[in-house]
Amino acid sequence: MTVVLPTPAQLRSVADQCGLSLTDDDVASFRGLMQGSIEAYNLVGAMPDEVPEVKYPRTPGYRPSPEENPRNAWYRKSTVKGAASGKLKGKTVALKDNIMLAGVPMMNGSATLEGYVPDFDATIVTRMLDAGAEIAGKVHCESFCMSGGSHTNAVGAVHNPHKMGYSAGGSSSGSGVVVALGEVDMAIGGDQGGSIRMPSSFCGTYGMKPTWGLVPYTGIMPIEVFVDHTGPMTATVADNALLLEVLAGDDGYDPRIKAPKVEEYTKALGQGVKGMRIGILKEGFEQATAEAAVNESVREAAKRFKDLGATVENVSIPMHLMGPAIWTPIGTEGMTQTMMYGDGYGLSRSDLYSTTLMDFHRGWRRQADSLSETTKLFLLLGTYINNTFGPRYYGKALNISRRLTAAYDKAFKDYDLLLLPTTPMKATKLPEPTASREDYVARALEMISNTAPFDITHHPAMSLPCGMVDGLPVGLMLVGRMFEESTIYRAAHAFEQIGDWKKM
Ligand SMILES: NC(=O)c1ccccc1
Repeated sequence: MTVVLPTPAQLRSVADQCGLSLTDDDVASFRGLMQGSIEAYNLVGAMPDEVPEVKYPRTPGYRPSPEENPRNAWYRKSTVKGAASGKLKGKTVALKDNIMLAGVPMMNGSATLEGYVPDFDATIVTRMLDAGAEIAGKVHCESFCMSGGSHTNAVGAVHNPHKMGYSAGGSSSGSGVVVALGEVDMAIGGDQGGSIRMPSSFCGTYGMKPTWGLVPYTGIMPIEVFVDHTGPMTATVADNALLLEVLAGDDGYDPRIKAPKVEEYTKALGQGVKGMRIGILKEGFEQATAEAAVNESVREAAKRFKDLGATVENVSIPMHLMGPAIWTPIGTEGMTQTMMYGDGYGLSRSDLYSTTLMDFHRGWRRQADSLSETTKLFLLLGTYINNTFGPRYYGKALNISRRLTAAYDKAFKDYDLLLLPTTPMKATKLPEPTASREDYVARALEMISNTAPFDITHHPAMSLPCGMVDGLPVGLMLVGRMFEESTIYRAAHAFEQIGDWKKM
């Protein structure tokens, strides 16, 4: 790849794009003035990149057959053995397929990325391997992570672990399935609008979206830096706390939090909830798509926290219902500018860029018709808004997100945790391939209203299973103060000890 001087015709067309009118002399002169910088580009091009070393051997693995993969949860199985000892010794882990595992293909749910092979490991991959974990492979996620339903991956829907034909939730769909089925001990998910917590709700797993910046996002395909989160999805609270302990903390790349407050989360286990104050968030039960049976199951679970010794009261935060609206410009334009037009990264970040991903992902422009209908919708809207208004709504929404954060923080003066349904409904039927675009999009986005607000306020939030309705799990969400994951684990663990949520 060499950079060459633009031809006079190329320079004219660029000038048009910039609104500049150039004479022939101007064109010749600007071309001459570019020569030195073009040489600089080629010097950079010739230098080796600066990316982390791959520490543990692995093979590209294989794509399991439908018989081995009946729910379409797996993309590639490939075993990577970590250190001989450590906190995760004996634990197997699956990675959401937007996380870079060097040498093993990654497609992030999109046909446009098929064939891409990352060349370095995400920070959290190295951390888990250093802690003795064994990585079992990559699990499917939704098309560029842009869906809360599990029907948007280019190679087919992911099915719910409890009921074939039902949604596993998204966008970390495969992660929820393989944990719920016990095929691995742990999985990693990603969350920009709820994508760790929504599949946890639909699959009946424990999914923690940690405080923004607590876990390095380095080496994970971004959507938008302000909402990018990654975190643990597990079958038990203890495993979740243990995994977060390994994942958390500054890595020297991710600049978002200068000094993340890291704790030994496993110390929260067994502490009980006596004296804890829990606020039942009224508006969390008032979403347009709320299912009465889900609300009831979550309210019943709230009573159990009272039985366990916590103070449990109702609290109203009317602005919670504005959260999805405030999320919309940030999610939409972030996705459009950073992930799509920015070749995955955009500019002005100071973390680690994957140039191999940037090069490969650029190709989406040649195959845009193969994007999922949800990805197309976000891309069309984000492009229209940017063409018409520029990023001013993004900026205003980001400013207003601080008012939303303050509204929750006011409640956190009186309560240690907020409690609400993770998703207003339990898993829905997967749309048929012949479903209308309207149904396809509804099944992808109707469940994000309670989760998305905390992606822009950055509070830690965890989904825990609290009961079953019609053979499908119900998810309860606990939200804590910034960096108070330990408080969430304390409560979640106490609740888990009551007994089998499948019988509640
Ligand atoms: N990645 C996400 O959390 C997400 C979920 C739903 C819609 C858009 C994004």
